Amino acid sequence: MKKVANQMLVIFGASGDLTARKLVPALYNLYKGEHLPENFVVLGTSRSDMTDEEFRKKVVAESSFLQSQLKEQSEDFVKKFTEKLFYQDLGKRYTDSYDKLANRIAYLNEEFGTEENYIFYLSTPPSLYETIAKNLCEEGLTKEDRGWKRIIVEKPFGYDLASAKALNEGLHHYFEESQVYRIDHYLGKETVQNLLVTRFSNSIFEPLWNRNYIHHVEITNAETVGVEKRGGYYDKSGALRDMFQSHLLQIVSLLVMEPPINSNAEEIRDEKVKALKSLRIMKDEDDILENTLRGQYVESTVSGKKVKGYRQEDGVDPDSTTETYAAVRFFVDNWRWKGVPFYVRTAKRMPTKVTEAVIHFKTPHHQVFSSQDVYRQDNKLIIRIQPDEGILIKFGVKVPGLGFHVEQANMDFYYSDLDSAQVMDAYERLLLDAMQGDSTLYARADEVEAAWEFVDPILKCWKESDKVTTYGYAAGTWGPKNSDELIEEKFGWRNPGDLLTDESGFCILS
Ligand SMILES: NC(=O)C1=CN([C@@H]2O[C@H](COP(=O)(O)OP(=O)(O)OC[C@H]3O[C@@H](n4cnc5c(N)ncnc54)[C@H](OP(=O)(O)O)[C@@H]3O)[C@@H](O)[C@H]2O)C=CC1
Ligand SMILES: O=C1O[C@H](COP(=O)(O)O)[C@@H](O)[C@H](O)[C@H]1O
Repeated sequence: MKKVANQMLVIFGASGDLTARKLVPALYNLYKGEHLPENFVVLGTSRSDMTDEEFRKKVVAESSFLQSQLKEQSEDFVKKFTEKLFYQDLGKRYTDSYDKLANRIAYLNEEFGTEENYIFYLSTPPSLYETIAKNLCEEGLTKEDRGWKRIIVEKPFGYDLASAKALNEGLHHYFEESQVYRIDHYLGKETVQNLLVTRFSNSIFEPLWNRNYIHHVEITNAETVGVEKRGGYYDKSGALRDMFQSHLLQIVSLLVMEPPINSNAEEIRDEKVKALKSLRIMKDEDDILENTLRGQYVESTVSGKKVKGYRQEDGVDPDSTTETYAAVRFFVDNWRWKGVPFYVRTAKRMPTKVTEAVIHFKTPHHQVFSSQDVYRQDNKLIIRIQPDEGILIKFGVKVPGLGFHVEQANMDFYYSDLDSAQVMDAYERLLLDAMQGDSTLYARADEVEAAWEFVDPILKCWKESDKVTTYGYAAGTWGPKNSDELIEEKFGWRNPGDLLTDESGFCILS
C-alpha cells in the first residue's frame, strides 16, 4: 500500500447529512484500520455556529455506526478518533471572506504538522462549488508551492451538459484538472472495480465480450426506499440525473470500454471516455419515446405497511411529474458492440434492493436439444454489485434421466466466501485514494461531460415534449405495467427477487 502523507481534510458543508452519515464514519474506519497518516486533522466548516466539541458530539450522535462503535470499541477509542476533528464556522455566507478559515487552517497545520497538504471536500449544495474554489484560491490555499492541494467535489456534478461544462470551466480557473477529484461513490464499490478485473484478467470472458457472442446487456438498480428526507433535491433531479447519468453510466463505461494498456488512472479513464462517447445519442423525439420510459411510485401497501406515494413525500410538488423510475434502451456504436442493445433501469420503491449487470449471451447457432426453452437457457453472466456481492454464471446442464432435457445450473461466487473478504465501504476507499493522490476511481472532466452529452437530449425531451408520459407504479412493485415493452418481449427484465422462486437452478427440477 502507498504511504499516506501527513495532511488535513477540510470539509465544507460539515454540518450536513453526508458528513455525519458517510464521511466521518469512513474516516473512523480508516483510523481503526490504521490507514491514516501520523499527522492528520479534519477541519469541518459550514455556516452553523459550533465549537469543536459540539461538532464532535453532533457527528457521533448522528451516525448510528459511530454509536455502535462506542459500545463495540470503547468510548476512549472513539474519543481518540474524534480528537482529530475540528470545526470552524464560515460566518453567514459561503461568499464571505475566508480569513478566519485560512487562519484556522494555518494554525492547525502548524500545531499538527500536516505539511500544508490539504484536501478540500465540497459537501454543500453544488451551486456553491465554484464560489468555494474561488475563495480558496484568493486565500492562497490552492497553491502547491509547499505541500499539495486537492479538491473533492460531491455529486451532482452539474444539472445538464451546459452546467457541467460551466462547472468544469469554473473549477479549472482555480485548480488544475489533476487536483480535482469528482466523486462517484459507485466507483468506490468493490464489485464495480471488479468489473475491470473480471473482464481483463480472465481469458475466458474477454474473447466472448463482443457482438458475436453477447445478445444484450441489462443493468438494474433497484432501491426499496423512497426519496426519504431528500424530496426537495430529488424533485428537481429525478432518477435519470440522480442515478443514471452518474453511477449507472459509470458501470456502463466499465462494461463497454476497451482494455486499457495498464491500470494507471489516465489510461483507464481514457478508455472510459471513449466508451461513453460511443453511446449512440438519441436525436429526436420519436427515438426517445421509443427507447425510454419514466415512472413514478404511487401510494401502496408494502409488507402490510402503507407507503406514501411520491407526490405525498415532504418537499415534493403535489403535481410533480419527476420520475422515480427510469429505463433506457440504447446502442453503442463501435466495432465491439454494434447492434447489441443495452437496457438500463433505475428506480426507487422497488420490491428489493439490488444492483446488478447481466450479460446475456446468444443462443448457440444450432439447437441440438430441441426440447429446451432456448431463451431461458441462454448463458448469463450476472455481476451482483450489491447486495450479496459476487458473480453468478448460468449454464445449461442435462437433467438426470431419460432424454436430453436441459436446465440451467448456477456457478456462484460470493465475495463473502473469500477468507480475506473485508469489503471497504465506498467512501472509505475513495477518501483513502484521494489522500494518496490516486484519481483512478474519480471521474475526469471529459468523462462527466460525455455522460451528460448522452443524457441531455433525453432530459430535454422529457421536459419539453407533451407526448412523454410519467406512468404510475405501485410502491413495492417492479415499475410501470408497460415496462417490459421496452425490452425484447421474449426476455423481459430479470427481476431478481422473482428468480428465487422460479429460476434458481436445480431447485426447479423437482
Ligand atoms: N446525503 C447523501 O446521502 C448524499 C449527498 N450527496 C451530495 O453531498 C452534498 C451534501 O449533501 P448533504 O450533506 O446531504 O446535504 P445537507 O443539506 O444535509 O447539508 C448541506 C450542507 O451545506 C451547508 N450549506 C451551505 N449553504 C447552504 C445553502 N444555501 N443551503 C443549504 N445548505 C447549505 C449546510 O450547512 P450550513 O447551513 O451550516 O452552512 C450543510 O452543512 C450535496 O451536494 C449532495 O448532493 C451526494 C450523495 C449522497
Ligand atoms: O447517489 C445516490 O445513491 C443512492 C444509492 O446509493 P447505494 O450505494 O445505496 O446504492 C441513492 O439512494 C441516492 O438517491 C443517490 O443520490
